[in-house]
Amino acid sequence: MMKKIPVLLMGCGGVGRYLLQHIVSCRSLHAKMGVRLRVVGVSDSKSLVVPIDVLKEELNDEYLSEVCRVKSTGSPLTTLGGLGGYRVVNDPESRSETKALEELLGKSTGLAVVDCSASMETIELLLKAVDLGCCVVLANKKPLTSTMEHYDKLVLHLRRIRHESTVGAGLPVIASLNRIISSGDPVHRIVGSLSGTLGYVMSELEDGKPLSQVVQAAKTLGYTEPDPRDDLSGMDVARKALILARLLGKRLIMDSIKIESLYPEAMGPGLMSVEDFLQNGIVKLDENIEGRVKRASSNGCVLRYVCVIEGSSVQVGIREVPKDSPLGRLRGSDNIVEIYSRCYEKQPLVIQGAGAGNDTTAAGVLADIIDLQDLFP
Ligand SMILES: NC(=O)C1=CN([C@@H]2O[C@H](COP(=O)(O)OP(=O)(O)OC[C@H]3O[C@@H](n4cnc5c(N)ncnc54)[C@H](OP(=O)(O)O)[C@@H]3O)[C@@H](O)[C@H]2O)C=CC1
Ligand SMILES: N[C@@H](CC=O)C(=O)O
Repeated sequence: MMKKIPVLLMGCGGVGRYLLQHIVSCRSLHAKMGVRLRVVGVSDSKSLVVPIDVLKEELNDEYLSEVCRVKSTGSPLTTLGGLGGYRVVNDPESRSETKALEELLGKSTGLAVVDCSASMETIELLLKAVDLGCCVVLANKKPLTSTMEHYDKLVLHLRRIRHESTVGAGLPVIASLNRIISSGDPVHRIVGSLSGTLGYVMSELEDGKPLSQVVQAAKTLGYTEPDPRDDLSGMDVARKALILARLLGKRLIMDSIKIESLYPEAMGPGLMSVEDFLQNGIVKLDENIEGRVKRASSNGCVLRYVCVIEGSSVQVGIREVPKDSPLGRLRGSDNIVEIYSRCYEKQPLVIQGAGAGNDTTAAGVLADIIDLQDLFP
């Protein structure tokens, strides 16, 4: 008997598209595992595509490939039009349509609502999904770093939420931490380099390249957030740190985190467009960071954007670390997380590897969905 997991995907950018491609290319593997993923809806910022009869139909693989093709050209989902058997629902109706889909499937077949957007606007739909008994899988960190009230509601049914890709992309950071927590081993310190973008940027700066050039390259490689200032401000790392801290039971909010930004407030999102920042703003930062890299080098050190969680303190910012240290040896988009607990007191548990990229992130999301299979008929 084949288990069927209906999937509603919110967000069809770099990560979302890779996820759809992985779902299609893993069909035979999943069949051997006795599970089938039925994609019953895909949304972007403006619309939702769904089969006319979601209980019986799904978006077939040919259509999913077409969705990926259209979105990779930068076009909205509306361009697809309503091909035979499918409907495109535009804003604002797409939100009520999403809720109706959650209601219908949440109570019958079950539904995995997968958030691969980078938006705050999905929170309402996710909370509704949780209320209706749906499962939730997140690559998007924003819902988990909203208010404590939102956080508590999202994680109310721990078995029904998965968010491995929110920290370290496909790396098993959340899973490892959950295992330590559930064994009663108290975690007292987490130190890490949690940004693929900033890891890549820092190691490329060491090779003498200018900041403006390497940030653009990180964006092209799919490491950055849609607005790279989300990475350069330290906000993306702060979100990951907050997710880890909350997992440890710390009732913290974003304002409690000390965050160092790589750009001045005058270049912030409210005052400059992304395009203007990348074309004209960031070059003004090249000289200063080059000086910092050289000073660190003269001390036998390199710069790393480091996150430290200890007690009730969470800090993220640039640190000079010895070249010949685990953090100093980190290259490219790799992340490293060191977890210190009673069992891992002197020798921390270390998780290291590719910490960003659409492919590896989508793989983490797919593994999360498959991990929920026991909850589906
Ligand atoms: N790339 C990486 O290495 C990693 C990414 N992540 C997380 O994955 C998420 C996606 O990243 P990425 O794919 O690079 O981002 P993209 O900007 O490429 O894609 C975001 C997608 O979300 C859509 N979207 C925006 N608002 C909404 C909404 N309200 N409802 C539904 N869809 C919406 C966008 O629509 P439209 O196309 O219309 O703009 C777009 O399709 C982010 O939250 C990121 O932090 C996590 C770990 C690693
Ligand atoms: N922009 C993020 C993507 C993963 O969370 C990063 O650079 O680490």
